[in-house]
Amino acid sequence: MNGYKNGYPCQTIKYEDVQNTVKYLRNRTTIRPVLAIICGSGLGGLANTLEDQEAFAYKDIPNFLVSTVPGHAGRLVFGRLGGKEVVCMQGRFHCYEGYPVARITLSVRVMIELGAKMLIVTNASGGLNSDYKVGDLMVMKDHINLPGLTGINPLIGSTDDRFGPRFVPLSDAYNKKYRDLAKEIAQELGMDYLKEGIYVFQSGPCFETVTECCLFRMLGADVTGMSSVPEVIVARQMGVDVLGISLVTNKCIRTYDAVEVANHEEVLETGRMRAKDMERFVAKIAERVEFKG
Ligand SMILES: O=P(O)(O)O[C@@H]1C[C@H](O)[C@@H](CO)O1
Ligand SMILES: Nc1nc2[nH]cnc2c(=O)[nH]1
Repeated sequence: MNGYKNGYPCQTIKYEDVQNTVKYLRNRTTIRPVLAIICGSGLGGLANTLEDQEAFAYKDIPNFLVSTVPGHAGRLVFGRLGGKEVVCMQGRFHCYEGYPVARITLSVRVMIELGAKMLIVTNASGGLNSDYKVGDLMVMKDHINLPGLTGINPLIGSTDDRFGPRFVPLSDAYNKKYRDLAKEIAQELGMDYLKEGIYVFQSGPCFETVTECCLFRMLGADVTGMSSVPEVIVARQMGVDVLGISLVTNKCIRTYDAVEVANHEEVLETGRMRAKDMERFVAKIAERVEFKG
């Protein structure tokens, strides 16, 4: 599944491996999640708010990777949120940790095979749009997949129809109904700092150069980050609707002589600052979303 086959990188995720992980988890939890949530950098506190929690360390889950980034606890937490049964990744995997892109999305396939009908991805990002402030939240309207444009995509490799089609449309990657619901809820909660915009994914782990930031802005991106897009692609392949929420944790530097520089501590600090608002927001979304069938 992961690693190398005959000297060539083998990115393919086996359906049977996903099923084995699903079986392992189903045998150990009574929760049957309809909603999957991925917590971004510094946003893992949300998982601690679930009722009737049952948690598993990633290191104990067959076929899972381990989290290596501060601010990503590395636990899969089952429980109830807003009256719904949910599963929450308290910490995610990133390409820059050295994992093949298909491998970092195995957990998404597992959560969907466990029954999730919707995926909420959250992430920390750098603000490119000069109207955005640190602490703003942004509903993801679309993304630019820079690594995808150069051949890093979780769907590359041999394909298995049981996961869904090989050729996945992404013009509707971020469900309009969910985006509208998020905006409606934000208004009700008085969150006047909610924006809607475009996320550009770059592999990291370096933060951007000044010129890269200028380029991203020219391309139409409002924020930039190092995650989420591979997860969204896999969810869409499997027919699951997605809501993406990005927290602007820092401003991208777009002048050559600036003294300040981006750093992960600031990212985590902004996450802590907005944690409670994010938790309230996502709980309300969980309460109000409706699923067919
Ligand atoms: O997991 P996310 O995308 O929230 O984490 C962001 C991107 C990097 O992992 C890290 C940089 O500080 O935060
Ligand atoms: N690429 C990128 N990812 C981030 N995650 C949090 N802040 C940033 C940033 O400035 N750039």
